[in-house]
Amino acid sequence: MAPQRRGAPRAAENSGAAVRRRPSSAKKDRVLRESWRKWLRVAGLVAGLVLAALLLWSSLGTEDGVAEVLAHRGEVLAGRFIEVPCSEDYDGHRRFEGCTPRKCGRGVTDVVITREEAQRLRSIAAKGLALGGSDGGASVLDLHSGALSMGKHFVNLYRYFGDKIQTVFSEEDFQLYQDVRQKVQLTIAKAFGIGESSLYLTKPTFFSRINSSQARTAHDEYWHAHVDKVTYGSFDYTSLLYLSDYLEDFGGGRFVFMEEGANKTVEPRAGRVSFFTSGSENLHRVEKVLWGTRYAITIAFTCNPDHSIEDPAFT
Ligand SMILES: O=C(O)CCC(=O)C(=O)O
Ligand SMILES: [Fe+2]
Repeated sequence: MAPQRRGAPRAAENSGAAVRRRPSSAKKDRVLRESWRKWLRVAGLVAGLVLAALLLWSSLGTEDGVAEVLAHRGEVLAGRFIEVPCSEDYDGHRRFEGCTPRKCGRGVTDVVITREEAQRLRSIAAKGLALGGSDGGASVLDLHSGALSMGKHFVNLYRYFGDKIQTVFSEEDFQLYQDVRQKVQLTIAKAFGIGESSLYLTKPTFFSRINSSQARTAHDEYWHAHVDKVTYGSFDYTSLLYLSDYLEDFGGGRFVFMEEGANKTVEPRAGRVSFFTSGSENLHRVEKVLWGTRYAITIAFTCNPDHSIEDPAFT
């Protein structure tokens, strides 16, 4: 109660003083208000800039949620393996015990294929693709079936070029291709704890060459997210052998494992083998290549002997 009694007269005094000082006080108030407005404008501008930067950062960093690099281009990985729960995609297919994935995941290794082997394989891809090539950005060369991109279509290079093919490729080329396939197969078998001989090479297994040319047909649109088991059916284990270096030979073109809020990228590096179970536990995409040329081989394995293919032969 006491404080209230003391407070009342002071309020009256204050209001009298306020009336007497009104002109200069109003001016001060105006100055104060204007400076507040100025600060509010600056604060609004800063908040807007921060928001825009955050939006830009999130859209750049997460074109599709890129969060983590599983394999940097500069590192030499002796072997990195990450297990992920298997999807149900394998249930819709005939099961082969001891081969059909029960343990799923993805691995990367830089010590199975040498950079020299990768360099030689890249020359094989380059000379084969020099016989044709897509009008768009993505060309393939499949030494098993003979499929070669040409313009907006494909030709069978063994039929189209006949015996001339033996002047393009050598016996050593085919031998190297087979040796590399074998080493990759052994790597996959070990990583997933399955017998090497229960795995079979399957189709399509092919070289790819990607540049930044505009796509002309759906075959040039390599960047769509997909599941290999759904796209190719017979695949149980997919491997990719990279034949050129990210940011040295090309920009963009990283491989992305897509996961809710936690995408993982593999930066291609010549000689790097990336392998994974082919079901939707490993949904993935390739970023668009922005400059340069990216070479790789997709080497696919199945557990179903009915879907197996032979190594290409020099005949
Ligand atoms: O070249 C790559 O990195 C991936 C290719 C791919 O996803 C495929 O061939 O199915
Ligand atoms: Fe794929």
